[in-house]
Amino acid sequence: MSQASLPFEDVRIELGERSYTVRVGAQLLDDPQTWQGLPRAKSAVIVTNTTVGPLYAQRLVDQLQAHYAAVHVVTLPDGEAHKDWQTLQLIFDALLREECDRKTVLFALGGGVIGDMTGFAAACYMRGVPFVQVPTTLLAQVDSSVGGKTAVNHPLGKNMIGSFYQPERVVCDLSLLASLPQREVAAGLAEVIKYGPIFDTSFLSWLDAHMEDLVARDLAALRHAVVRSCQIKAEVVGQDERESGLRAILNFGHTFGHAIEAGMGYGVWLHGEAVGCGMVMAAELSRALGILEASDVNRMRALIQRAGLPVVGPAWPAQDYLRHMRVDKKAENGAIRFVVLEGLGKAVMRAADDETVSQVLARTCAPL
Ligand SMILES: NC(=O)c1ccc[n+]([C@@H]2O[C@H](COP(=O)([O-])OP(=O)(O)OC[C@H]3O[C@@H](n4cnc5c(N)ncnc54)[C@H](O)[C@@H]3O)[C@@H](O)[C@H]2O)c1
Ligand SMILES: O=C(O)C(=O)C[C@@H](O)[C@H](O)[C@H](O)COP(=O)(O)O
Ligand SMILES: [Zn+2]
Repeated sequence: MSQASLPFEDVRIELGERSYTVRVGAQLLDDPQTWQGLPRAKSAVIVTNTTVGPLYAQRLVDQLQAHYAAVHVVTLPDGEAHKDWQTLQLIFDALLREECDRKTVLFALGGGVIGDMTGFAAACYMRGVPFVQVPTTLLAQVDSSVGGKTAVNHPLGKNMIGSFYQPERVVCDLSLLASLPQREVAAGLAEVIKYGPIFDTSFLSWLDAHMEDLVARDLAALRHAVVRSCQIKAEVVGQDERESGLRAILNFGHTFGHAIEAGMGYGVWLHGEAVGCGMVMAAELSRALGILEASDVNRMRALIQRAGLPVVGPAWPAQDYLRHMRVDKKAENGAIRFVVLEGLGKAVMRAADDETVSQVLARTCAPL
């Protein structure tokens, strides 16, 4: 399908007065219609990084100049290793230097790292200014730009300092994914795959049938994957915005995955790679707990592999994994709580003893 003939679709995130729309389509960035009805203000600030800025920032500036008297661009260093306090401070430095007020609108132009940090800066600056998500990675379009989790990392744990803060709108321009390295496409597919086993077995079957189309970035397939992912996330977040219960299912694969990211050093494994491998581990744990069939674990492992993701974890002693996982945000009274599968399509929370987890790690990690 040509880009011009691909109509956009809107997904609504229903959160009362914090509701907003996710628009998914091709060639949205240069379309003035995309930017109608933005919050009014004297100035806008685009937060981006050294990779995405040179590719797309001027095109966004050109659109926003029709709406704001001043449009500034803040360019951060690229990479998960920079998702920290020091880099966050660069955003505040620029906002104050440009005399931004509490109506100034921030635009996050980049992947999940830029989105999470811009959202957190927006939540904090003058105790809250509006922000818009313009996600430029597949991962950010299907997951991180939606739902209002914002954060920076701590050396001892992923996303440990942050807030819940919803954007004004999300603009997912599929055309921007053309410049994404293939490794980043695979990373995004990890979060797409996640929605099948936790929520929607029909979507899982669709992914089984269309994985090669997604890897090849077929636009119609990508649009369906982004729209369905955002619909599922909208359904979950709409019921449990601040993760008091249901929302934890979106963390499937993340307890193991975050341990890999922090343990390897942020950026060595991409977030999506760690989640892909973490989902294999969580599926194996589900089997060890007697609530998932071996054939379902194998089906998931095969799909994750077809996306181009790793399915074997780093060769660490189980104690190293357990140490990282004890600081997981879902832990309660020192006990790690895992998202596991009670059959495909239904995710539940379960504690597991260290011995069972160690056996699962022995089966799913490279030999020591
Ligand atoms: N808030 C949430 O709900 C949520 C959900 C999932 C992930 N996350 C977070 O998102 C982060 C991962 O996001 P990510 O995978 O987008 O990584 P990322 O933001 O680091 O982007 C990946 C790489 O692609 C580059 N890039 C981005 N867009 C590009 C484009 N169009 N063309 C070429 N290069 C491009 C970036 O500069 C970067 O080098 C992690 O920090 C993770 O914790 C948050
Ligand atoms: O939106 C959510 O809720 C998620 O858990 C989505 C995850 O993909 C994402 O990586 C999130 O940032 C992890 O959240 P955390 O609370 O474990 O840091
Ligand atoms: Zn994630």
